[in-house]
Amino acid sequence: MGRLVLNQLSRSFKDVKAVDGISLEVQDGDFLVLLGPSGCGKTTLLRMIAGLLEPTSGTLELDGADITTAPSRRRDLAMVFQSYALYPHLSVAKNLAFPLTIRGMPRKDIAARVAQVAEMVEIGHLLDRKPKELSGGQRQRVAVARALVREPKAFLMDEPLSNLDAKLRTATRQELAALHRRLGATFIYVTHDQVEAMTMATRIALLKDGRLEQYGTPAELYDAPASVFAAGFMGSPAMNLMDARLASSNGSVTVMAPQLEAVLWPGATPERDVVLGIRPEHLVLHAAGSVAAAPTTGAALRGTVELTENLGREQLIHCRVGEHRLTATCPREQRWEEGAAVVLSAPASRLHLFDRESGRRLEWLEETAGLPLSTHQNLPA
Ligand SMILES: Nc1ncnc2c1ncn2[C@@H]1O[C@H](COP(=O)(O)OP(=O)(O)OP(=O)(O)O)[C@@H](O)[C@H]1O
Repeated sequence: MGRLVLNQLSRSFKDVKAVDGISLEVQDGDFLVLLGPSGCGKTTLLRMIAGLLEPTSGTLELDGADITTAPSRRRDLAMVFQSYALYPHLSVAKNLAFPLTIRGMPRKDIAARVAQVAEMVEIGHLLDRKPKELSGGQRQRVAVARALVREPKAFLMDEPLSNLDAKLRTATRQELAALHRRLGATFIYVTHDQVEAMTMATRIALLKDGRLEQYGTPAELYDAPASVFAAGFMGSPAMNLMDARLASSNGSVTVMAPQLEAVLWPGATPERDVVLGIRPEHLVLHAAGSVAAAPTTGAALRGTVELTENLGREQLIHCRVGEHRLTATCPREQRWEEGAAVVLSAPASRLHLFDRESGRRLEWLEETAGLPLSTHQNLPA
């Protein structure tokens, strides 16, 4: 079991609120990624969970027991350090045996446990090797195995892939995700890399300035970002964001900005300032003049091609639209000359709207089309 409940957990350092009232539940078997930019409080939060740092306020529960002030060694949580934390002069088998030896476990029990764990993590064939004779991914597995021998309720990891090169990172990421599935254990993993979060997490806690910006599955964060910050943080190339105004026009709810017209649905709405978001993969390029300037539904943006970038599999087309620069992804077969006048279109269902003042997502349901848009409720105040 490894069900963890954080309740209004906070930690300050003098006047810096490193973690500010975070509440969330981690279910047994979840792969939780704590994600956010540098300084947002990820490591501070992980260290409080590990028992290496005391919270200023709030509580922490593990499988129903309050562990807020429990010392680290009593928490049944294993911190998995980066690969260099393995003892270089000891074989893999001795590295695994070490935590059990210092606990005074009888030798034959140690041997049995090491063999059992080595089989679970598929490193049985590596037991006689020294860490320097292993690949990065294998070292990572040994580090997890060494934590596993103690039968922890959850594994905690702080940027474990940060010192690996790009290729090894990808391979090790896949290994970790597979290992998590095989073990079915709870993983809590810190990273600022949204690709790691998207590919490995079952749940992502996106942090900003010590607060929880959004908590959900990778698909939820990508498909329905709760704020302008979440929209800009998830996805590469990033979501296009531009200031616009929600208004009613000719019996329809529309979004207006210079060089932009977007029709959402028939009806009327109170006017408000919004931020419009469109992911690059949802923009389709047309030669200006080849499509109607005003769409019946969806968005149309008039602009000029500024730069094209060949990514190998596809290309990025950067366009100037009024004062904004928008990016669209498109197949490489399409030829777009720099300076060409274009219309970028996107269906209404692919448009994200955020309240300009609060930065929060505006939600609507198809069946309430025509009613005023309301602010997304899932975001903590
Ligand atoms: N021991 C400390 N003393 C004072 N301030 C601290 C201490 N530890 C962290 N902080 C501050 O708390 C905030 C959160 O730091 P933390 O290390 O948790 O962020 P992070 O999201 O893990 O960043 P990074 O990705 O750069 O590691 C930062 O403003 C940091 O400067």
